Amino acid sequence: MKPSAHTHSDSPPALNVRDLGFSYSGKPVLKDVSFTLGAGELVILLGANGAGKTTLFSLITRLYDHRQGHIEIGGFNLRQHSVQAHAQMGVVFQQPTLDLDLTVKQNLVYHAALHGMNRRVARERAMQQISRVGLRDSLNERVRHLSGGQRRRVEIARGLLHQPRLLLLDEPTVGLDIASRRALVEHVHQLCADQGVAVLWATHLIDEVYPQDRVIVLDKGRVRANGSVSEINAQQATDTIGQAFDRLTGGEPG
Ligand SMILES: Nc1ncnc2c1ncn2[C@@H]1O[C@H](COP(=O)(O)OP(=O)(O)OP(=O)(O)O)[C@@H](O)[C@H]1O
Repeated sequence: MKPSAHTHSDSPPALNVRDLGFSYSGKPVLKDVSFTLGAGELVILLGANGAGKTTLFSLITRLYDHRQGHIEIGGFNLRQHSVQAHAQMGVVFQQPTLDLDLTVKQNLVYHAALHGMNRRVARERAMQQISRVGLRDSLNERVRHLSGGQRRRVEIARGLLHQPRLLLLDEPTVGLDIASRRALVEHVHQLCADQGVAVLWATHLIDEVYPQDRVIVLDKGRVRANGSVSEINAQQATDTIGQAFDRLTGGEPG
């Protein structure tokens, strides 16, 4: 099964979400959510606690099934072609999922095996990705001995092993100190530019937004704004994305 567009110059969006709705036991938490992420684009999904970010990620990762709306990853419809769609996607969940008693390398190679890579390819890719996140010297360290920021980098390296077009990051800086947070934000922007992977970064922290970023503001399950920082500021007649966020949502992001 091929994606809907075939040539490199005409590649399908990394992620296409259309009219998505979701309720928990009759309580609606996502309403008519639509947006697109182009190939290699970084988008910040900005919303306060409870806005619906994790629920949206749960639908994209198919932890929950969506009944209303459509999701396409790299041109593959998630409902009809879930295996192909998920092969295009890497995820870093809000809660860390590394095995603390295994080494960095063991964690990566184990994950690669789950994606069907042979050992040689798995080792090569593990080395490549771990070098990119600046942790080559820690390959044989047990994860337990790494800092929080280093563990997050290992998770990002792991999410990229199978060379996805799309990386989902759900509040990846939770629990990190200010310096590690800044380094991670910087790293992911660089990764997007260098590797051409599209990134959807969910956060409630305004200071993780760079002036050149595209931002989707999610509030009470609805998309309130979708555009560059300057476009959103112009629409809201504000000077900063923080002020625009307050205007759009009537409150602090947390
Ligand atoms: N399993 C669940 N059952 C019922 N309601 C839920 C469940 N998970 C989340 N909710 C509710 O759905 C809404 C959206 O929650 P969600 O976790 O998606 O938001 P979020 O933006 O990711 O927030 P946070 O940053 O706190 O994780 C909230 O009102 C939350 O209370």
